[in-house]
Amino acid sequence: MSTIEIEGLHKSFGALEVLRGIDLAVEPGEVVCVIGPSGSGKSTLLRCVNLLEEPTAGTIRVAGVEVTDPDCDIDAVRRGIGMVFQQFNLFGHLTVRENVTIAQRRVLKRGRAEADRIAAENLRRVGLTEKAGAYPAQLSGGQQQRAAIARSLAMSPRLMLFDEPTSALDPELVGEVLAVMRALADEGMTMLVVTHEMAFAREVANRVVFMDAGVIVEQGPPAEVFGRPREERTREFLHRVLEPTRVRPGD
Ligand SMILES: Nc1ncnc2c1ncn2[C@@H]1O[C@H](COP(=O)(O)OP(=O)(O)OP(=O)(O)O)[C@@H](O)[C@H]1O
Repeated sequence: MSTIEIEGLHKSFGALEVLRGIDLAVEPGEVVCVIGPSGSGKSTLLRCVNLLEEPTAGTIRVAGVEVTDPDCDIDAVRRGIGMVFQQFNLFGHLTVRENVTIAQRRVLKRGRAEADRIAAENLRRVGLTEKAGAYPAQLSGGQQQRAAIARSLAMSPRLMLFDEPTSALDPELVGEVLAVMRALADEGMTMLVVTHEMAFAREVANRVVFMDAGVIVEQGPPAEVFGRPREERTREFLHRVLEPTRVRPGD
């Protein structure tokens, strides 16, 4: 069973048609990176998976459960999905440890000792053991995002959705968050990642999906999409985003 199965997904905001017939499956343990120009519908696609956006048409199943069915218990489905946003959305008045335990305690009804143990385990995973007692404002952006990832992981998700998790970070902090994501991928976490980090997509993804104007233009293994793109639109996009970063010695 695929972890995510999307068929014929359409999404409009008023007259604006943002997703125009998306078919996509994500298999267990797969890392799928969605790339494409700004405004192409990448975040909207991701947000439809856990119904943060209500699809206009189409079906979405997560681990076999049809989330687009009005009778679906979406809260139960969301408990199995970790979502990491561009903005870290930590509670400023809670310590890092409390941020990581609060949903475990309230939603999963774990006792304090167990929630603390799981928080410690996941803060270690993201390299934040030393910061458990700190408040978000005392952390760098990269550390805040790693805390947000630990908070998601503590809910034992079967699937993680990442919506441009490094876009709000200073460039020198991007690497530490990508390293945590890379480790998760290596551990076999199923991940759907919207990203502008082409090197990450190329090196970590099992499959790269290129979106433009609300459709999937092409998808395939990174070596194919980056190395031998079939579609002109993909070639143009990659040329545009990869070219400026190529700095020649002496420039
Ligand atoms: N809640 C909303 N209401 C109205 N329009 C929206 C809403 N959310 C997104 N849009 C519009 O839908 C289009 C696609 O947005 P989306 O954020 O999915 O694109 P994206 O590919 O993720 O872009 P970026 O890479 O810049 O984040 C944009 O034109 C955006 O303005």
